[in-house]
Amino acid sequence: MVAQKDDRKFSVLIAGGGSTYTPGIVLTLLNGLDKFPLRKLKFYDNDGERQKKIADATAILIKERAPEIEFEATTDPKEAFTDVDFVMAQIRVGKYAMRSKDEKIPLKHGVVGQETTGPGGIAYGLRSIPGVIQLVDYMEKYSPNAWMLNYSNPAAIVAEATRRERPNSKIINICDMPIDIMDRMAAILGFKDRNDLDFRYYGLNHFGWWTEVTDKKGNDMMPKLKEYVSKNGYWVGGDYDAHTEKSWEETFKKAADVYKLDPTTLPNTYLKYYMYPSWVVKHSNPNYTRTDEVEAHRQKMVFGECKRIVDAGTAKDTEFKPDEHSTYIVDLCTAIAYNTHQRMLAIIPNEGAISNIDPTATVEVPCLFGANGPERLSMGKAATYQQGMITEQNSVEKLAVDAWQEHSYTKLWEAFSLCKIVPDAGVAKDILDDMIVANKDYWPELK
Ligand SMILES: NC(=O)c1ccc[n+]([C@@H]2O[C@H](COP(=O)([O-])OP(=O)(O)OC[C@H]3O[C@@H](n4cnc5c(N)ncnc54)[C@H](O)[C@@H]3O)[C@@H](O)[C@H]2O)c1
Ligand SMILES: O=P(O)(O)OC[C@H]1O[C@H](O[C@H]2[C@H](O)[C@@H](O)[C@@H](O)O[C@@H]2CO)[C@H](O)[C@@H](O)[C@@H]1O
Ligand SMILES: [Mn+2]
Repeated sequence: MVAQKDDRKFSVLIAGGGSTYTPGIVLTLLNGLDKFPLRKLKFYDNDGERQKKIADATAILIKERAPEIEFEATTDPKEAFTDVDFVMAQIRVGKYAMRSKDEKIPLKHGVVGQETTGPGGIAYGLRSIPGVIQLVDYMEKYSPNAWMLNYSNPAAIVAEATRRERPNSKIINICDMPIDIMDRMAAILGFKDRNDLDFRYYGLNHFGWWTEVTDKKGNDMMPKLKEYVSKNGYWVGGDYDAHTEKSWEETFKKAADVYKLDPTTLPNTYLKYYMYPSWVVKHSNPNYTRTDEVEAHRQKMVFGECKRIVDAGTAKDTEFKPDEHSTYIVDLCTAIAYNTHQRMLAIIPNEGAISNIDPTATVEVPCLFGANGPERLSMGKAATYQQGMITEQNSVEKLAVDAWQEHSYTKLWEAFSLCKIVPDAGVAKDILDDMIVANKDYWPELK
């Protein structure tokens, strides 16, 4: 939908300018200027050297494709956050070096090692909370009318922390996993993309279920999707998956087994970690995890391509493409800027959206987005299975935030041990003690 235009142009700040996702987002922004016009684009990162490599290539891209946009990259918060309408936050506190530990430490103890799931996700959460809160504070100090779209992970824990610590802030926490899956659903059904379908979905971030998928005439698409997913998961194959990495292929295919646990709904791929943890551990190499793959592929490609652009002095033939997933970020900015009330998922305080779940839980549900932010839609009752799963996992996320706020060893041990993928409190304690050492430069000192 092309929004009703006026003569405004917007100033966007990408916080975490050195992220591997930055070039894809820049190209999505440049592609969407007719919907969401820009006057200024800024990068902010606390690692100036990493950011500069992406910024130097971006400066060339912008000069060639939209020279009217003012571009700057900085490590100075005041310069970065002044005169900004939207902040896109994508920081990784501790960078890949710490992600690697989040994955490898649990695996050493025979437990799933994953960026946003289980002990690894909790460890990352305790690093991310102060980093994202600092960004919110900079935004409120220097551009109090701006909105922050945060996708720094683990989004569930970050959203719970910002709900408590900055309840009135204009921060919207979002995730691209459902976006990817909804595009796959559209491809499976023979539609162009997710915008050809309507969805009902509920759960927590990286922990949710679709209860309805319909076409634009209201026809039920669930039977056809269920038949496909029960055999293939969300794997589409062919050209669609020509560039999908092996570990993601495994994840999309495993959704077939996850689906079987509740054939009345369709699952988020991340549920595989909770329902098949032993299978995941058996299929993991504790010495070569997802971080190693990302460093060898995505990071190498992104920084290599930036260097190539800078050396050539042109980006005319660049391999960088608009990142289809990040179109939802631009759609969200457009919906807020032009008050379109577009329906999109967000990670938001429950407040009744799932009627039999704690109103203070931070859930992921469809919302209508307009000038005043998100308005959550009611998803009704969670079924017994989902209610149990959500309640347990939400308690894990709440305990993690309690632990950070209270500097409490016991609360963090409880969070680790309550987590469905950790077998017992003894293993939870062993992992926690290793994590405390690994995170000594990031976590508060626990009492
Ligand atoms: N929500 C989602 O669905 C979704 C999707 C993709 C990526 N992500 C998240 O986006 C983030 C970036 O991912 P990536 O793989 O590109 O990581 P990356 O390490 O390449 O980039 C992160 C950048 O953040 C910077 N940074 C770290 N701490 C900072 C701080 N306190 N202040 C300012 N900058 C800081 C780093 O220097 C780095 O340049 C991660 O949090 C990742 O989990 C989320
Ligand atoms: O292991 P990574 O760094 O590649 O990805 C971790 C992120 O995974 C999800 O986003 C995925 C997406 O959904 C997937 O299909 C892939 O192709 O692209 C995205 C980014 O890699 C998840 O939603 C994020 O929260 C994770 O950070
Ligand atoms: Mn996500």
